[in-house]
Amino acid sequence: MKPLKIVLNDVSVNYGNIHALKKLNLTINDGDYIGIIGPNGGGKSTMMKSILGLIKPNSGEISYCGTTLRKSHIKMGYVPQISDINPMFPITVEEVVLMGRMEKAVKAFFKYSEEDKRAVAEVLDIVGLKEQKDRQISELSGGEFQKMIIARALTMKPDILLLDEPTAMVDVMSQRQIFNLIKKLSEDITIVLITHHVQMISKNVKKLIYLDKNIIAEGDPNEVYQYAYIRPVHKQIKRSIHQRGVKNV
Ligand SMILES: Nc1ncnc2c1ncn2[C@@H]1O[C@H](COP(=O)(O)OP(=O)(O)OP(=O)(O)O)[C@@H](O)[C@H]1O
Repeated sequence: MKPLKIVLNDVSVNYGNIHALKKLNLTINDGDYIGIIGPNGGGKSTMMKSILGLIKPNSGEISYCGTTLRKSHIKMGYVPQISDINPMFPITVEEVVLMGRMEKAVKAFFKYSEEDKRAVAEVLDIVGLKEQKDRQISELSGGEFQKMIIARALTMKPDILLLDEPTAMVDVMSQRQIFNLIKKLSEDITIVLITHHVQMISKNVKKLIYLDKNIIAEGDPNEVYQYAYIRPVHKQIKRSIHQRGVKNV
């Protein structure tokens, strides 16, 4: 397979009269580790779902190694914002992660192979849940649950991993662990990560993008962070001081 390259060309997505993405242009290259930040409703999840082929853009196109997603054979792992797994299901960690090995069309009498089980053991080891494989998922902490969902996305050895706010529901300690895990994974897999925890990832990612329907700022994580969050606050402070009549700020 050619080196991974996903190109979004003038991609627009509307939901009725809501414009979620407006003529978005973005290239994801092999080995990238891109952080996506931006305001609520800025189109981050929509962009990710468009890349995954779950949403069809109203206009523009997305190419995968110069062709369509299907023809490119790119394997994409996805960690959705809201998990599709009910934490109260009577099911073990291993069984959830095995689902990542399931073929799209499950045949009658489908059985996981020994190779599937080996692959699951490998990813559980990577995410630090090896010892927890037989536990019921209802017993897991929020952080462990998220690591399990990441493990599920890794079982089919994806070329690219797309994570939509994987730390939204977990405590600060688990957030750190998960971001460290993602950083480690980024040594071998192309990663696109949506998060609101900008400070935690700005040292990890190779590139940061501030998205608000379109790319507002893109590039060096520190500079994008300053541009998106520090500068507007300074401007706001300056404006309010100016309005109060204080000079020389
Ligand atoms: N299925 C849908 N139907 C209608 N409107 C939608 C749908 N999905 C998203 N939207 C709208 O599209 C816009 C972009 O939403 P999206 O979820 O992509 O933003 P986001 O940047 O991921 O937001 P957040 O940071 O809050 O998760 C929002 O105004 C949202 O309300």
